[in-house]
Amino acid sequence: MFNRTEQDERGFLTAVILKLQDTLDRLNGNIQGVSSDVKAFKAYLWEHQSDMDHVEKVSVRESITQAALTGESAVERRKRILKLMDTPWFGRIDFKEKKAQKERPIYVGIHNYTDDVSRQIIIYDWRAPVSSMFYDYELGQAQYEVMGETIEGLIELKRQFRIRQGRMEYMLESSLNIHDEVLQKELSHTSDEKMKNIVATIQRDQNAIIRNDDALVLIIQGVAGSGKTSIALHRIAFLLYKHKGEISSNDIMIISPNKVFADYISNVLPELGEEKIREIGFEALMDQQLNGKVKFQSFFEQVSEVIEDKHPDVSERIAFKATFDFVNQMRRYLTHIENNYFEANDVGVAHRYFVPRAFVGKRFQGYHRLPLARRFERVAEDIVAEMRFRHQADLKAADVNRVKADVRKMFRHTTIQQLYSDFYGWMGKPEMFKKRTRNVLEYADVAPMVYLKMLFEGAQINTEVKHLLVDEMQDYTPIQYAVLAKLFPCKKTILGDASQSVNPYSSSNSADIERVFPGAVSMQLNTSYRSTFEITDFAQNISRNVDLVAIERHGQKVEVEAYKNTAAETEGILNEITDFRTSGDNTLGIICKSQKQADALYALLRPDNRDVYVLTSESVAFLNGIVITTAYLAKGLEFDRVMVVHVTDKNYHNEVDRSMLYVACTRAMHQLKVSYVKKPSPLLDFAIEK
Ligand SMILES: Nc1ncnc2c1ncn2[C@@H]1O[C@H](COP(=O)(O)OP(=O)(O)OP(=O)(O)O)[C@@H](O)[C@H]1O
Repeated sequence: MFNRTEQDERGFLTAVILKLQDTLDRLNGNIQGVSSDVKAFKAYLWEHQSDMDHVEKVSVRESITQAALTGESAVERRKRILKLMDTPWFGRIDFKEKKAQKERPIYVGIHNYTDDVSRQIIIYDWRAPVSSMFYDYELGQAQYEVMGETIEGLIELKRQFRIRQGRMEYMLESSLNIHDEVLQKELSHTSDEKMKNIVATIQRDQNAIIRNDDALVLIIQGVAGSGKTSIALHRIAFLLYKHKGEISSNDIMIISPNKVFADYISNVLPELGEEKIREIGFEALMDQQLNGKVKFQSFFEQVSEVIEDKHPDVSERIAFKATFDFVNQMRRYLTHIENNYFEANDVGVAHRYFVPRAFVGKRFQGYHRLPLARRFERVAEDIVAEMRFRHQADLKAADVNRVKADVRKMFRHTTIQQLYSDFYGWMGKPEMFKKRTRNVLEYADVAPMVYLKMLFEGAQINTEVKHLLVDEMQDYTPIQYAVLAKLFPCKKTILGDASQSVNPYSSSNSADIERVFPGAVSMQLNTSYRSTFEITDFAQNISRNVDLVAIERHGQKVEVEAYKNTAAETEGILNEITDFRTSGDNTLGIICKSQKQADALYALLRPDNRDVYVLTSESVAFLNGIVITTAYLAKGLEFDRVMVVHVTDKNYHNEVDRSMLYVACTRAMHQLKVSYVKKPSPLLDFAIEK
């Protein structure tokens, strides 16, 4: 057997690192050479420009471009080699194909590496077809697919390694529980400023999602901490590998809930050797669609309002616009507009050329496949053609414009805003549309208005984006999905958790989303990896998800602390901060219900604690240390330790609060404390002895 013992493996590691070093030296030489070539070409061009003819110049310029490209690809390869020198591989399987005489060892790492001399593959990229067996099988029968063919065989050996800076920290031989052991070690680490890659411990159900290349729309419903975001990013890395040359990271876009989250996840793809992908928030997207001309409330402001629970009519309006039926209503409204709001009239120019209303009406009907707004132009063109053809009319540009204006006037409403407000009158529910002062739209009206605009004028389809990722899918409504479907006709990965909605009046689950994307494939992730068993169990008591499986990683019991007054609770928070500073943990999240509370706590603590900071809707980065935040902004993030503060009966009592509390508690990886002053929230009843 190849490299039977741990000592053999260590020897092999050293040998491969030397090979990698050779490759690196060679690449450095090449890069240096290319850079000198480019300089020399440029100098030559500069000096001889006046004596050179056009053909010669083109030829030298081409040489420069070619050399630069060679240089770029060498620099790219150098980056990969450097990564491999740190961690060449993390797994090995020995696979004996059915037909083969002998097993072959397959070392799985972050990139492929082929021996420069023998041309033999030494390391297989984790995304290579053969590597999928490392994630899918233990010892025994196994198979993988390559180019539509199934290769069957036996896995005779399986090992996992932790190698850092070229040194092997440990090696584990496969037994049935091996995966768990390595996974446990990975999960018990302290958190990082940025999300990490998880290539070494991807689980089987996660692997199936990563490698699913067939679904046009893939919906991932996953419980809190099940790795949805990580898996979606690994899936992108997989697709970039599989479709190299057809799709690049520039073609991929993620709709992310906020800038902090975007920053938090921004390292995963570069860690996997891919470029960052483009990111945009839903609001910015809507603003583009409305050409920056319509003011609207942000999602953050909407959530804050719902949390404060001051205007019950607001939640009613939000809920009304969050159903699938609402999308259908709007489509019906468009048919109504089409049938009733266009009143064909006779058109005449210079009292001489007339086209009767019957002609106009017929042409209008004839273009029923076009969006309404585009029909006006076409009908006007037909009228002009009719006048020229039938009456040999000599029409000037001004006449043509008059005809266009006349046709436009046959349509009753002039602006999308008018049509949108009329929609509510048509439904017999004018109270469902209310503007804020200074003409600001409620957030719940933005996507419907954009959707109406798209139906009316036609959508500006984005053909540049070849794959769209939507994270926190539960926070988008059917009409928002209908907008996304029109804007991005590309493949999509949509992920989230119906239990983690920050606005239950407008949340969607995978079934709702499937209705917007018929034919979508839904996959589930039910194991929660982030938190200790104790934390997950606590959170389950707040909001139970029967599908959830908690990972067996144990930690401290969750503490629920009662305080007599606010000063005492603040004292408790300060003690926790002091303890955290010497604990070796990297992140402590202090989670409040509202931004107001978070700001107030920050104002109280910050003067004497310069290492405390607060997240706001304007924050753009996630930093290690002590962070005061809200459940809404902490969504998608994680902390080594979490304190959920002010969990009183006043603060947390309804279903919205339940969701918030659940999100807050599930941010904790290793330690969770919950505190309140005087009367606890009834949502904590299960944890408080009476
Ligand atoms: N297979 C795995 N191996 C190691 N760590 C994992 C694995 N799957 C998930 N994790 C870890 O679990 C944590 C949660 O992952 P992630 O944030 O992707 O989950 P999520 O489902 O998007 O969470 P949430 O919805 O609660 O925000 C991360 O620390 C991630 O590294």
